Amino acid sequence: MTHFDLAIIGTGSGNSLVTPDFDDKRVAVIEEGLFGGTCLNVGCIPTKMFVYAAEVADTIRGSAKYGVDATLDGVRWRDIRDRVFGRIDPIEAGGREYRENGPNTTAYEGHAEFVGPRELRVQVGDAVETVTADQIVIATGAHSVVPEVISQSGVPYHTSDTVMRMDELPSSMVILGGGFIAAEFAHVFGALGVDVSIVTRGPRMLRAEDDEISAEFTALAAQQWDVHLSAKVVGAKSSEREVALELDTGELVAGEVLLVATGRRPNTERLGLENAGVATESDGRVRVDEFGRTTVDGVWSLGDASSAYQLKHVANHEARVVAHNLVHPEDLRAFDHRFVPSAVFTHPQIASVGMTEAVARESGREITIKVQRYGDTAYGWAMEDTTGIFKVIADRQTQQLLGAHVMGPMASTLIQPVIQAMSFDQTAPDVARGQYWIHPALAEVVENALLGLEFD
Ligand SMILES: Cc1cc2nc3c(=O)[nH]c(=O)nc-3n(C[C@H](O)[C@H](O)[C@H](O)COP(=O)(O)OP(=O)(O)OC[C@H]3O[C@@H](n4cnc5c(N)ncnc54)[C@H](O)[C@@H]3O)c2cc1C
Ligand SMILES: NC(=O)c1ccc[n+]([C@@H]2O[C@H](COP(=O)([O-])OP(=O)(O)OC[C@H]3O[C@@H](n4cnc5c(N)ncnc54)[C@H](O)[C@@H]3O)[C@@H](O)[C@H]2O)c1
Repeated sequence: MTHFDLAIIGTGSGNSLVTPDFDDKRVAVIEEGLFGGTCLNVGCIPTKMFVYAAEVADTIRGSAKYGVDATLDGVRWRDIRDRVFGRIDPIEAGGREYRENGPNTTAYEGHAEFVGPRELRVQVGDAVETVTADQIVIATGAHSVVPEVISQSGVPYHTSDTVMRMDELPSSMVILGGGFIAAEFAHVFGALGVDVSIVTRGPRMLRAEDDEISAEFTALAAQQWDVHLSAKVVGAKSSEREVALELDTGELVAGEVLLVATGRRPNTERLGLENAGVATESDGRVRVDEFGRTTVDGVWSLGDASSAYQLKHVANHEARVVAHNLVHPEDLRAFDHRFVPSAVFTHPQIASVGMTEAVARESGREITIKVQRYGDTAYGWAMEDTTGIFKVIADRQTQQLLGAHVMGPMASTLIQPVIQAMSFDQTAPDVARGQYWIHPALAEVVENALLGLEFD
């Protein structure tokens, strides 16, 4: 048995908890998979590197409308893939090495489970190590959920963990799901020349977005990919050449490969939480208070394991808060989940923050809404954009911004002034007229959206 000041389970955002405050203390870092976690290895970073390549391909295909003729000669999948992982894999290896040989860290490369409130059993190869610690942080992330109709059918399938490492680009792909991961990979593989079919159970794609964005995006998705909405998969079968999903309508949707993107569940099932008395929510998340404390003294949790938001910027924020709280028990900081933004790096790009129109209406406030089309601004003309929209919602009386929902080029960047205004409590007219907006930059879309709001 080895005792530590701090034991961290999971090296995604958990890895950043080893702050200088622990320089003269002993820290156990436990990881059963890749060092750096989901975002670095199989999440945000590789996906966005693929998205960038996809956008280059799309730009070439769409160049003729500007009078620039170009043809896409081909895509070299292995080179695209190896550019991505040639950068990422050495970072993973460096992170692992740093924790193995760090001055104050001991790396345990195996699966951790609680056997008592602050006691862990770690399976490292054939050996079992016992780790005790004054404080333990559960930063175990989440994993892909695969519906039984697929897992029990015996058909081969990918999840986001494996699909980016394929050796060959398939000619066609069926994606099960209509959320973040489905929309991003449909964009990547579609732009690289794969025939993409989407099968999702909801009546629209990206249903968590504002209704208007979700509806407009779904319409554009149907122009790019073969989209099956409100679909119930009742079976799956495969041959040497393809995988086919059987829908309850009798329809078969087939592709050379199947990608399952039907949500992610917190990694709390094989953690022995019951042995420690750590409570969970009904959806499997570790229950935490606003300071990141679980129901057991000295045990903390953050990120996808416990958060309502499965987003890296949230996991990082929660890690910063917990890092402070671990060493300042008398001065605890709280998570700030007031205005959590998100973006879907699909085509067109989507970004959102704050209340949707439906939620704002339900809140009983008197609201004002402006939907600014990119195409009605100078930069939108330059881009020949016909579909981009920037929707802002504000309180008619207080002039406070309540939300923004964007679909179009650079949505994830354009939305930032609204996130900033909401975070610092600036009113819409102040943001619109209290600063210069560079002319004729794309940011004029935001300026015009704010100016279009009507106040009493
Ligand atoms: C394809 C994809 C794309 C994404 N894109 C974005 C994006 O663009 N922007 C964004 O904000 N978010 C994105 N996300 C979400 C983001 O990756 C996660 O929210 C974030 O990585 C969560 O960080 P975490 O530290 O909570 O968990 P993780 O990074 O998942 O780290 C948890 C670690 O714990 C380890 N572990 C789990 N259980 C145990 C155990 N019992 N013992 C030992 N080790 C254990 C795991 O191996 C893992 O390495 C994406 C996710 C996916 C899947
Ligand atoms: N850009 C980003 O920030 C980013 C990118 C990827 C993932 N993520 C995070 O990862 C999370 C998980 O992503 P995701 O796309 O797997 O989940 P999701 O919750 O976004 O979408 C799941 C989709 O699968 C559908 N679905 C679920 N079960 C189904 C079934 N049996 N048959 C057909 N369809 C089914 C749902 O209707 C939904 O459309 C996201 O919610 C997000 O928080 C973030």
